[in-house]
Amino acid sequence: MNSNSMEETRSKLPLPDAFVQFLNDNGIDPSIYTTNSAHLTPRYIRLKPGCEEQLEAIEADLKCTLEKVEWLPNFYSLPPDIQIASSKAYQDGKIYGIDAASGAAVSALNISSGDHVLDLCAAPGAKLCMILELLGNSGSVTGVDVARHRLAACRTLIQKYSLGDHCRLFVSDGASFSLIPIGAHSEFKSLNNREFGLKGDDDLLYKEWTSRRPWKERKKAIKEREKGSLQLISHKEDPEMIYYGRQSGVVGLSKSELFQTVSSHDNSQYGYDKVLVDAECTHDGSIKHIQKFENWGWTTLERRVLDAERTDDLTVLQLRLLTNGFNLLKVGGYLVYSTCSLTCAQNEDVVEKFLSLNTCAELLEIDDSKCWPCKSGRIPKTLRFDPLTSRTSGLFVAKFTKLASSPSFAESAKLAS
Ligand SMILES: C[S@@+](CC[C@H](N)C(=O)[O-])C[C@H]1O[C@@H](n2cnc3c(N)ncnc32)[C@H](O)[C@@H]1O
Repeated sequence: MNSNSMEETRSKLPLPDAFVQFLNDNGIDPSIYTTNSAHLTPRYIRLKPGCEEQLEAIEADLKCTLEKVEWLPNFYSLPPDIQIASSKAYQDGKIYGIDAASGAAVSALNISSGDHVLDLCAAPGAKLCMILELLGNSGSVTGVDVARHRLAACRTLIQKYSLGDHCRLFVSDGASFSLIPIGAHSEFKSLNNREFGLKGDDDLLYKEWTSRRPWKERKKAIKEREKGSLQLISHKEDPEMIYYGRQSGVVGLSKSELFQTVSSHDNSQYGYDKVLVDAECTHDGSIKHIQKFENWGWTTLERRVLDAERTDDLTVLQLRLLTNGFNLLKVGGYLVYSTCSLTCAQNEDVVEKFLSLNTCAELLEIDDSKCWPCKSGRIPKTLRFDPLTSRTSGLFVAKFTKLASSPSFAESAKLAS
């Protein structure tokens, strides 16, 4: 962009120069942030399957018309200024807010009944809710997030929607998380009994989860958290499980069974069927998120989005999350990598680097995308939801599968570090 058009953009947009420069450097059209285009982006909800007949009552409750999103089942758009949180339909768990592009990323996973799914950056949990809904009364979902308070909000969400039965949530670094999926425990149990014998704490079996923890347990958890906050997350530290549902497979397991890792065994056999890596990013594709900085202050934006060092760290983190997610994937399974950034550095460049280091990773075409309002990314088969044309929030999506004979867990973790 030349200095004249930059001047023009600046006069039309309430954006700080440094942000306009950031967009310019990354080839992103700043006009997506104009009030007008943000205004054109509707809000989206997903309607709980089975509630279709109550559509009229929900419209009356929300005081607006719901427009069916033809390209994505169970999604509806509504005017951006409608608040859904105070509606009865929301409070009764019949609808929840999730952008249609996010819904597309989940649907790219092709969730099938019985799948064991890993969501490596799960909080606050909109995509996790959709995965749980698609699984219904089958399979399992393991949600992981490094931010405890965000994952606690995710726990509240899945409980509110009564979706938590098949789910377990771990506070952990997604770049090093390595617990095996639930379905694999029975095989592991016999393997352990046969080959290694039972561990010391095997007599302590997980009982049904309750939010009312015994005082002794709560005190221990607080102490451990305080200790943890004084030191950086150690890669060897056990993930902290903050929720597990009745059918999640955790009840009846011992701690040593639950904390079996894929790294020490054959990941092709014991990995997850589907993995979502909705990676931490600069969120520049989310117009609504960027507009919040008008209230939060543009200096916060500079610190959170534009700090070059932070952005470099982010791309390293994104590659590590993608690599670890792939290590935990079964041969033949699907992994979806997504970010709500529009920069190439956090998307295509990460994908390219990942593919160059993982010869067993194959980029896949997303079949359903033929009717989605998205464009191809710089790399064929990757997709971009562009807020200007898709009427959704900005999102990058890439889908991979794992071919047989991948390098060992230790080898690829070493390559990514
Ligand atoms: C884009 S948000 C995920 C949104 C979520 N998938 C959803 O649909 O609601 C990225 C998340 O990554 C988490 N995160 C950042 N670094 C992480 C790490 N090293 N391991 C796991 N999660 C991480 C953040 O706390 C944040 O909740």
